[in-house]
Amino acid sequence: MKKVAEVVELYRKLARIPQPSWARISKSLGSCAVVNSVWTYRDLERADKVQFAKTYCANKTSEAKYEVTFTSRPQELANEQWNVESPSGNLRAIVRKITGKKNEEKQFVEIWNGSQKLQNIDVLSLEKHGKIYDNDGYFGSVEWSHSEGHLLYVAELKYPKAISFFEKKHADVKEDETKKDETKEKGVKGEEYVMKEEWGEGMVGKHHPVICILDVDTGDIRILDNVPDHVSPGHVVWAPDDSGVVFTGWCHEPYRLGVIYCINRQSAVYYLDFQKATCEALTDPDGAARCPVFSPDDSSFVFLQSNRKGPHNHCSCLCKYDWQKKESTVVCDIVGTPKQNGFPGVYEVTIPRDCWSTDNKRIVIGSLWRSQAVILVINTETKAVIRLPSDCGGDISVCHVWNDVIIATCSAPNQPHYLVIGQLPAEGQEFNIQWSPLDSPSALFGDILWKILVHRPTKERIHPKYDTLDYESVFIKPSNAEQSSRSLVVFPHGGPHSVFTTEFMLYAALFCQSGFSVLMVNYRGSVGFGNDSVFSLLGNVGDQDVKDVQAAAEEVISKEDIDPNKVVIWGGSHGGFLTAHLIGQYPSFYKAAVCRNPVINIASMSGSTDICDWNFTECGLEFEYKSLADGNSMSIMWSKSPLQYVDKIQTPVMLMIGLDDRRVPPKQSYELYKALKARKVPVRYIAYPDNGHPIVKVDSEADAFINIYKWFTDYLPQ
Ligand SMILES: CSCC[C@H](NC(C)=O)C(=O)N[C@@H](C)C(=O)N[C@@H](CO)C(=O)O
Repeated sequence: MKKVAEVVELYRKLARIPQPSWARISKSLGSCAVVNSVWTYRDLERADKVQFAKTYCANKTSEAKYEVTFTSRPQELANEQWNVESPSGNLRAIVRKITGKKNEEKQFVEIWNGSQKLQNIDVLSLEKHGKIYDNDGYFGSVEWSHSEGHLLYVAELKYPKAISFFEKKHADVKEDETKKDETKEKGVKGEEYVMKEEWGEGMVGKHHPVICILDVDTGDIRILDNVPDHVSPGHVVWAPDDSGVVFTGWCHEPYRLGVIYCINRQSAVYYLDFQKATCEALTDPDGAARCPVFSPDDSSFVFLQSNRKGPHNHCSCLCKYDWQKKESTVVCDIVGTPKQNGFPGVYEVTIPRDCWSTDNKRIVIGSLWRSQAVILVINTETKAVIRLPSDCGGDISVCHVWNDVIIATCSAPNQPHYLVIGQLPAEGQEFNIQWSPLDSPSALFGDILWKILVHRPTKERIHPKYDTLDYESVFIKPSNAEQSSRSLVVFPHGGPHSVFTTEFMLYAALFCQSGFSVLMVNYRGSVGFGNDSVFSLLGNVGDQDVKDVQAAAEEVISKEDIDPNKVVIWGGSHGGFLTAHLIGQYPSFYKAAVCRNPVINIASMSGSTDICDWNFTECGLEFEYKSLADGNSMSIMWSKSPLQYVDKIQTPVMLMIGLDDRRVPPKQSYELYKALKARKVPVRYIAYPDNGHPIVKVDSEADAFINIYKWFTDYLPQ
């Protein structure tokens, strides 16, 4: 087993490995494909995620292969929130976040041509709107008009100035007048402390987004005011001929439920017509449609449609809306249980802005195929679905598609991320795509082996309704026995409707290089295996998922070179819920446990999480906005919660929380902490400031890993 000091140095080394966060083909046509990319790495010394830009020129050497003829040196990026190229490639819009002289946050909208800055607008000083939203995958949008004369973006609504009832300066403003427009300019009395609901975890400061349009020549900004009052707009794009805007509108009445990781929120695709000054829903206003992306010829757009209510994540329907006919068709329907390793359906929160082929027929999108992130080419006319091959056998995710050229990110559990370029083959030949790496990827970790394990529930664990379901794990281990400590980290994911894929993950690689094998379990209920798997878990959390993880762990211990006395477990969120269950239901099996932002008591959480619907749905209960966690509901929620087993727990537990977590309140962990302290079970509670649900602040994430490693090795037999 490596000493802690050695693992600290290993962490320092692996944390520097950069990951591409963005890559797009420049639309400035030329002899070669110019690819702009932004990479992010963890800078431990600066305790910050640092971004740098890299540009590649790639020449086609054959029908399908590319040769990189130029790579720029990494150029550190500062404060860019958005960087969007215009349709012609001649202009670029940048939204830059700057700290002002009085330490206030300023945002500049910059318009650049190929050689200079044409506009530099200090937008917040204009007091037209609040902060411009970042690229949060839901509301944030920055889009050039087809004419390149306007830029649309999403920002927070500008509220009237709140004034105190006791402020003398505006004593003349009467309470009943404060609602009138002319008075609003002066301010509104008594509003200083009124709560503004936000969109939950990861959406701090995001209460009521508005659509803004900048005239890039004059610098004038107008706010579109005919978006329905009950709707928060996002995924905003220009309508054909710049006749208006099309967007996803999330319903925020009667109150907001957290939206991140949740595709079951009431939402529809809307069209705001400038000429008619109307805003109409193009999809069912009571549904869960999102993310319109127009074809190059603007004849139609694709969008995703999910189940409103129900599980927070699941298989989505891919649909197409014909702009002329004003009608939608289903391109890829929801898949219940795929045929033997067949197409499991579409699993994606958003569709990339540029995803269409030049023939206006096919789209190239990311999705999940059991335990792997994949790229699908979907023909929106024939409905044919082709899975593209990965370049390294692990994950592949689409970054950008333009002019039938695809930029993608590849990685595997032993291969850090790298970019590839490929030419989309003709219809029906897509599987023959050839990928060309854009740069030499960080070295393959030859000392890490990985494989996907398939698990079949034993007879007594077969689901009564979904009786054909299997599930998987991603298993990684040190390649040579000398390096292996024969110890195993069991690692269930959160959600529960999420998934571990075969991508490169820092913590997993670190555990493996420190001598552990790691078992990442995609228990029934994970996404990527068909909707029946997701629905099989509803009402069975704390039982089916727990038994699936335990069975996978016992199977691996029996088949691999693992010492059964050297098994530890850790997980976050629902993964922390499972960790707490497993040490309670199998009290002598795990030598140490770590729970990160864990759900410990579903009943007590129902009143404080930003997604109270989750507590009802996962426990098999119906949820309506007016639902109350009454005695009966609380009793059912308690019966699924790990805290009920606390008297059985012997395993030392370390709890890690993000103090700003809005998803799983930190008090969840404190309930378990007190219960274990009172029962003299070794317990340690670590609280990270300035972290939300995912503990990803660079210094916190680093501290967390070393603490986890130390916690495990302190309790493992040497
Ligand atoms: C009421 S919180 C329920 C658990 C939570 N579910 C959702 C829909 O947020 C959950 O498990 N979330 C995971 C997606 C999650 O946050 N997992 C990560 C954090 O990034 C982790 O800590 O493993």
